Amino acid sequence: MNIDEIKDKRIALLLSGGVDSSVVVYELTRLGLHPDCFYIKIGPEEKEEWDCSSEEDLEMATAVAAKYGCKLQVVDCHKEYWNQVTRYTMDKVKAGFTPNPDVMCNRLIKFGAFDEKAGHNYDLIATGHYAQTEWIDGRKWLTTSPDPVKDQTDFLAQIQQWQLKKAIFPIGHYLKHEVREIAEREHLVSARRKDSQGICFLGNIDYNEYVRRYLGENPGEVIELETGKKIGEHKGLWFHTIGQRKGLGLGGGPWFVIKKDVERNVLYVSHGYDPQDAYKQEFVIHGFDFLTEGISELPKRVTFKIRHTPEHHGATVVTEEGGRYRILSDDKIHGVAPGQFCVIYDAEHHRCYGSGEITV
Ligand SMILES: Nc1ncnc2c1ncn2[C@@H]1O[C@H](COP(=O)(O)OP(=O)(O)OP(=O)(O)O)[C@@H](O)[C@H]1O
Repeated sequence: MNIDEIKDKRIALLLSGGVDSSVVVYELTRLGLHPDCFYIKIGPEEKEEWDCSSEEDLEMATAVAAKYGCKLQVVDCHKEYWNQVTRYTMDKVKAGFTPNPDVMCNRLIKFGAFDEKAGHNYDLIATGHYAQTEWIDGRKWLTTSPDPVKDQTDFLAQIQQWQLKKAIFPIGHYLKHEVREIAEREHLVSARRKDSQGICFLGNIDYNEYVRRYLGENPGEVIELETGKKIGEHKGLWFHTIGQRKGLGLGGGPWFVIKKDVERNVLYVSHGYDPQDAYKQEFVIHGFDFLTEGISELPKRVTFKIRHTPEHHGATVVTEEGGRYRILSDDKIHGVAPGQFCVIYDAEHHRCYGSGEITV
């Protein structure tokens, strides 16, 4: 982000009450800018009351906006969240895939529903994500944070080109501890707040709880892949991911989830050692969305991620028909599952090209 890019622009700032977006308020106002702040409200479930952690978030957001003389408005995206993010997640889950609600939340809510409700009145939308944008040869790119553990470019990799054009990440060049130091130095009320965990907007609900609330349970057999023997029951295929090693509740482990048969509702596991089947060195992705306008090809050598981990894997890309790409990874990857996003970066894992969904 450079100052020429943002001065004289109308800026909407997404303020969650957490430390990162609070420091965004400080960063923008110290540059003499006056963003309007917005708190996005999403309740835990249709009928439930506004929960107390969100109340505290809103109080913090209000205090931080007031400290810097910025307006704060609350935008209700409750319906959109449940209709779009939850529907997407549950549809994928039912089909046996492993979707990522946090990824879709950026596209559908923070830069989506919010834009329709309020963001369209602004030139730019600022958030406290750990990611950067850079202009390279006249095009705006999403680039990684210098903090590999906090980097959130993978969560942003599904946003659309117009959304990237509107996005700015004013703390994206800092390391997490630097952001905390600024917050403490500036006496921000949110300085010592814990990092948010769990699913975006739903706070402490974990993924299994989220799925259980929506889809309930659907018990079926657990079968040992090699012998075809039934060795137990599962409560629903959606509680399991390919490559999973823990939390299977079967005796005599370790067990590894190898595959799911959605039609027969069977979970296949393998026993005792990490089987070669749990690893893949080659897979295909489809539906690749390029983040940067005017870019429609991947380079031959790339790095990629299929999970929110600090490490990137090196790979060679083979372009196939129908907008598909074959990813030939340099090393074997554990737990490659259909429906996951594969996020592609340049060989230096600096520029993010975008993401596609793993086909097989
Ligand atoms: N309820 C919300 N209202 C407005 N903006 C939000 C809200 N939740 C998240 N955001 C925006 O999305 C960014 C990334 O959200 P994430 O859930 O990853 O939080 P985070 O990295 O812990 O950031 P923070 O410390 O600001 O909460 C936040 O920095 C903020 O700009």
